[in-house]
Amino acid sequence: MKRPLVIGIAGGTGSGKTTLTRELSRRFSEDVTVLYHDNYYKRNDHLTYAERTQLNYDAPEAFDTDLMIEHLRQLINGEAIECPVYDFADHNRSDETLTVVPRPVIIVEGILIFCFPQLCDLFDIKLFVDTDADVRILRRVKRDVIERGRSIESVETQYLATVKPMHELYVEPSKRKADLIVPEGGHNNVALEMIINRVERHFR
Ligand SMILES: Nc1ncnc2c1ncn2[C@@H]1O[C@H](COP(=O)(O)OP(=O)(O)O)[C@@H](O)[C@H]1O
Ligand SMILES: Nc1ccn([C@@H]2O[C@H](COP(=O)(O)O)[C@@H](O)[C@H]2O)c(=O)n1
Repeated sequence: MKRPLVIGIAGGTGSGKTTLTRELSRRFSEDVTVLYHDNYYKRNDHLTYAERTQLNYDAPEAFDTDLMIEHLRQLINGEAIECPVYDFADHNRSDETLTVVPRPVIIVEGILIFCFPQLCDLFDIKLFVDTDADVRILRRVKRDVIERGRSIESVETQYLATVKPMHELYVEPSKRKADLIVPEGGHNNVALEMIINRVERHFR
């Protein structure tokens, strides 16, 4: 089997990474498999729920990236993996796992994926979704309240305490590792078309 095409999609919270990933998955459906770094947040069973709400989830050490690298290598080698599943409402890894099967295109998505050189070495294409901070926080408030069971106050506190400073420290500088910067993500039709053309070339 030909080595899969591995695409890394990074960018700040609320930038549009998932939207771009969904657009590519929609276009290449059965040929795409996605690994979300969010699913590799470390387990924090030893802490109470209240303690877990106070953690910094925007620093590289919050993730079990070694496990993700191992899983990505397995997928590249044509092996299926059991991917952890993260529960944002509980701030912890759930007991479920998801069977992820190898496919010709593998997308790896996450805010900090370009901060890990060993992970970057596995990417054929590195995309960074770039969206202004004010737009991102507006999207995040809406999403976290509606989808992740958060209060507006908790989103505000977390944003100022960790999300914003870690973005400036880690996420923004990691943009330099990208091959291509995509303003606004999945709704940028010109960029999307160019990325689709590159992926189509993989199948020729
Ligand atoms: N270009 C866009 N215009 C308007 N809303 C968008 C756009 N891109 C994404 N969104 C919305 O913003 C929210 C966050 O986008 P998402 O792709 O989940 O970001 P990320 O995965 O980077 O956190 C979602 O509700 C999504 O529908
Ligand atoms: N328990 C958690 C774990 C993570 N987060 C936040 O998720 C953000 C990353 O996901 P995106 O889809 O927005 O890229 C990150 O900024 C963490 O702060 C959380 O709120 N709670």
